[in-house]
Amino acid sequence: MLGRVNHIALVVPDLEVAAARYAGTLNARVTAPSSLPEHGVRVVFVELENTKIELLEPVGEGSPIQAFLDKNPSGGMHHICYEVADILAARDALVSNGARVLGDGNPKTGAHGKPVLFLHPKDFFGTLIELEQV
Ligand SMILES: CC[C@H](C(=O)O)C(=O)SCCNC(=O)CCNC(=O)[C@H](O)C(C)(C)COP(=O)(O)OP(=O)(O)OC[C@H]1O[C@@H](n2cnc3c(N)ncnc32)[C@H](O)[C@@H]1OP(=O)(O)O
Ligand SMILES: [Co+2]
Repeated sequence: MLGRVNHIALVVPDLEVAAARYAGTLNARVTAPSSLPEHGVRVVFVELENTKIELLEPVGEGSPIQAFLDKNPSGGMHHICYEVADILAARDALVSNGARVLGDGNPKTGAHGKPVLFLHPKDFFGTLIELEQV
């Protein structure tokens, strides 16, 4: 079911500060910020040889990452995104194995314009998992 790690996401208190730190101190390649209001986040991607780091800042009321930032005001690791070839087949297999798919269970369009789903962290040892169909 699982393909490559598409990205590892970090929630940060200030996206511009975090992007500048990665671009400056770590001399990394960082994309320009983009807003995803339907997901309640602003995001940049740090592009690495073998995967990406997604830096996330909450946007608007009811952002799904606001509670995480409230609990972790300096920021922290938020989720890992695995690639799958067929997100609906993956979802159905996961649900039939008792895993909880977050939201209404239907894929949404993620930051890369691809269908994504999230799995409850309590079902995967305290780690929030995102699946992205590639
Ligand atoms: C899709 C665009 C972009 C992309 O890559 O394309 C993104 O990745 S956007 C990322 C932001 N969107 C999401 O994270 C959507 C899925 N997340 C959620 O639905 C919520 O964050 C949820 C349900 C995981 C947690 O919501 P909330 O924190 O409001 O609920 P609780 O405070 O009640 O938390 C319940 C329980 O889960 C623990 N928790 C919360 N977040 C995480 C996390 N990131 N990793 C691990 N555990 C997490 C929280 O501590 C609670 O545990 P408890 O022991 O009950 O205190
Ligand atoms: Co993500």
